[in-house]
Amino acid sequence: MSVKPRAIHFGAGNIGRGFIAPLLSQSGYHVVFTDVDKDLIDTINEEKSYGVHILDTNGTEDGEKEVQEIIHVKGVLSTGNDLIREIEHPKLKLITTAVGLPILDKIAPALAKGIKARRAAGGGTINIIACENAIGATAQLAEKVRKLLDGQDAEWAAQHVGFPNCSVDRIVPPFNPEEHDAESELDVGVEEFFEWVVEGPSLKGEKPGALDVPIDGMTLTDNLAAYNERKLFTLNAGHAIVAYLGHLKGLQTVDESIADEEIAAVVRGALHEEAGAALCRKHNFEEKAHGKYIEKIITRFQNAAVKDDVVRVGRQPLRKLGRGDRLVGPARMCTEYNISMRHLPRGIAAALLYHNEEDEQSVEMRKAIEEKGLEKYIVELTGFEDGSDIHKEILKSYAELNGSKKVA
Ligand SMILES: NC(=O)c1ccc[n+]([C@@H]2O[C@H](COP(=O)([O-])OP(=O)(O)OC[C@H]3O[C@@H](n4cnc5c(N)ncnc54)[C@H](O)[C@@H]3O)[C@@H](O)[C@H]2O)c1
Ligand SMILES: O=P(O)(O)OC[C@@H](O)[C@@H](O)[C@H](O)[C@H](O)CO
Repeated sequence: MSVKPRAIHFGAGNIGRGFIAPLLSQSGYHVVFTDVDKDLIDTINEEKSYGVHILDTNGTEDGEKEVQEIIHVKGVLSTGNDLIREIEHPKLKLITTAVGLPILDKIAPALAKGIKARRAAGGGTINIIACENAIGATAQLAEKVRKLLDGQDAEWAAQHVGFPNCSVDRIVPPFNPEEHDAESELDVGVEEFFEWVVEGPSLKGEKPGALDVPIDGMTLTDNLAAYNERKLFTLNAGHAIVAYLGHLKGLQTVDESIADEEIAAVVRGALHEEAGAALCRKHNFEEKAHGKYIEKIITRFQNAAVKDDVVRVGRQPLRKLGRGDRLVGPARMCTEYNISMRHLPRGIAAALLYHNEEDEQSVEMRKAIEEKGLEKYIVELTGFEDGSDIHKEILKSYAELNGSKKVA
């Protein structure tokens, strides 16, 4: 039996293979992926390793791009008893997820079942961290899991299962193995930059507030709310605006879209003058440092080596238009600080105009706009009152953008 500490990662997709598993593996954990995709799990078990291509480095001394080998990985289906046995495993220390926010509902039952089995087997303390793009994703998961536990199981979980929130940042775009001479279809391409910030005080273990086996590259904080809002309301807000305006102009990638001067002006306005101003007020960020953080993110969007897809970045527009999410969230924060807005409403309008027959939420959104009427639907989605300044701005932008290639 391996003596290594173990970690289970839910979702062997882009961010799982390209970011979380590499950090876990490089820090000495034996990584077990769990996923609903049987073919993917079978491939992981056949190949047991894969490469992470760092898309934007100048490469190694011999001119080759850097490829990090992630070895000795294993896979189990997320729908069966193998997963429960993995959660019982005495060496298990950590469970992470990167499945998408709406999927947390679906994995909660397996987690609850696994926690019950772990208690019955006399297992030790573990931490569960949801690495999803949302404020308080782990707290949302914890609530779903706790609802499924009672009596001694609930008491045991309260003592022995930590649920820290986190903020997770690395752009992992769609990857074509053939274009990169990849050896395995499991290979993945990532930007070099990454940031994983975890709520330290919620970690349980031998030393409260820390992991028993620390992870190189993970930062612990006691002020996660500020990191979480800074990342979601800057990187993801800007990303979404670039993607929706780029899509309206018929552009396909993020780097092409941010190269468009009109789009870049809207993004800079939204991030510096609006979301950024509100974030600085709320979290006391130093304006100059926050300005640099924004510009660094814009250079990440401009990175042609990453070539991200506007359809990936724009996926699930209704989730992105959620009240606490990347577009409406910062706009609501601006209204709290009486910051007037022109650019965030343009991003919200572009999201409402996102038309992609292959995206279920885009189809649902268009149907709702037709049935309910745009004015009412904006109120329902955003909570902004009919006739308020921001409501008027969204309507104005929607009318200007609709059918036009001019976006600023
Ligand atoms: N790609 C990025 O740049 C990036 C960066 C930061 C955060 N994120 C976040 O990470 C999460 C995953 O994004 P991604 O880009 O890796 O998506 P992805 O689609 O590449 O991966 C998601 C994986 O989850 C699996 N999955 C779906 N339902 C499941 C279930 N019930 N049980 C187990 N596995 C299941 C899918 O089969 C897939 O392999 C999202 O919340 C996203 O917002 C993504
Ligand atoms: O994953 P989503 O759909 O919430 O958002 C799309 C992108 O903005 C996102 O995946 C970024 O690439 C990522 O958040 C970078 O850290």
